[in-house]
Amino acid sequence: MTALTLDGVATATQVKLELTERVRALAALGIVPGLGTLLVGDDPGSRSYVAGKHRDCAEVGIESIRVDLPGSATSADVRAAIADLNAAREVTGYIIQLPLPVGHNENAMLELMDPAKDADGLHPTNLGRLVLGIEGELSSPLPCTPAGIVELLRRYDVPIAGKNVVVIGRGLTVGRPLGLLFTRKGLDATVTLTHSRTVDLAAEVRRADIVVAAVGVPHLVQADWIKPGAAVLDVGITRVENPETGKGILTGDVHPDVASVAGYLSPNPRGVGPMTRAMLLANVVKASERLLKP
Ligand SMILES: Nc1nc2c(c(=O)[nH]1)N[C@@H](CN(C=O)c1ccc(C(=O)N[C@@H](CCC(=O)O)C(=O)O)cc1)CN2
Repeated sequence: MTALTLDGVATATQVKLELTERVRALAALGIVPGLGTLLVGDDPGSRSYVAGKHRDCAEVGIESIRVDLPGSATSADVRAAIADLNAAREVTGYIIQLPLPVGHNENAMLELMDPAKDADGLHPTNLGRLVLGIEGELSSPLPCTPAGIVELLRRYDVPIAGKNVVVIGRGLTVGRPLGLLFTRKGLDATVTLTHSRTVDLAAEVRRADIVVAAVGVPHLVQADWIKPGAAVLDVGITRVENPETGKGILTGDVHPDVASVAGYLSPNPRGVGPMTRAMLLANVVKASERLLKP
């Protein structure tokens, strides 16, 4: 058996087509969504993710506004940039690219954002609304990677309700909010959120119908950990140097042999990453559509 590929590129392309229509409908009403990005420092990965976000916006017709601060920026500089983004009329939603360079308090910065402009769903108010289970088509934004994972599973008709989900990793952008999302009414999964102090990770994963690996440990998840037919989502990504060529290869958290046991497998790259990007656009569009609600 070979797992069915959960193709993030094809699915994200479809989502972006649907969003393009919604952006056109907003434009006809005189509403132009605008995504702001705040990047601090010159980490090459973060630079490339931010550049991708601006390309995605152009593709669906969303305006985008870029604020880049040097690595030498002080926390006062970052706070001032956040205040400007909160005030900017053309910015209908924005993100702070994470991680911030060492020395900045990420939680404190996220808390300074206007929650109505939080395009990442990471402001405490929006995470709190996720905890409270406040729902509805135009409800507050969901963190992009968790939303992308659920959307990918939905579009491939992978059953979620009543299933055992094991999430590996409890980080702010993926594991922690994903556990909350999967246990929401309507999704109704049973979630085990594992982390570095989990005693027997392999045993936890063996019970899972859906496995999400988001730790950045190359090939951590082995084929003999996987229940036959399970859905496996590979989120963590690490650049590993090929000793022969000296070139970096992007390597996921899931061993390639898992494909021979799983029922569904998201590749990495080209799986969850493109869905993360598409969900950011969806959050921006939804925020503008919310303005039309009485
Ligand atoms: N403010 C945020 N910061 C970060 C988030 C986030 O959702 N909000 N998530 C990640 C980075 N990220 C978006 O910001 C992101 C990561 C990966 C991809 C992606 O499409 N990856 C490609 C491969 C990319 C490559 O070639 O290096 C793939 O999976 O195919 C998109 C977005 C941390 N920070």
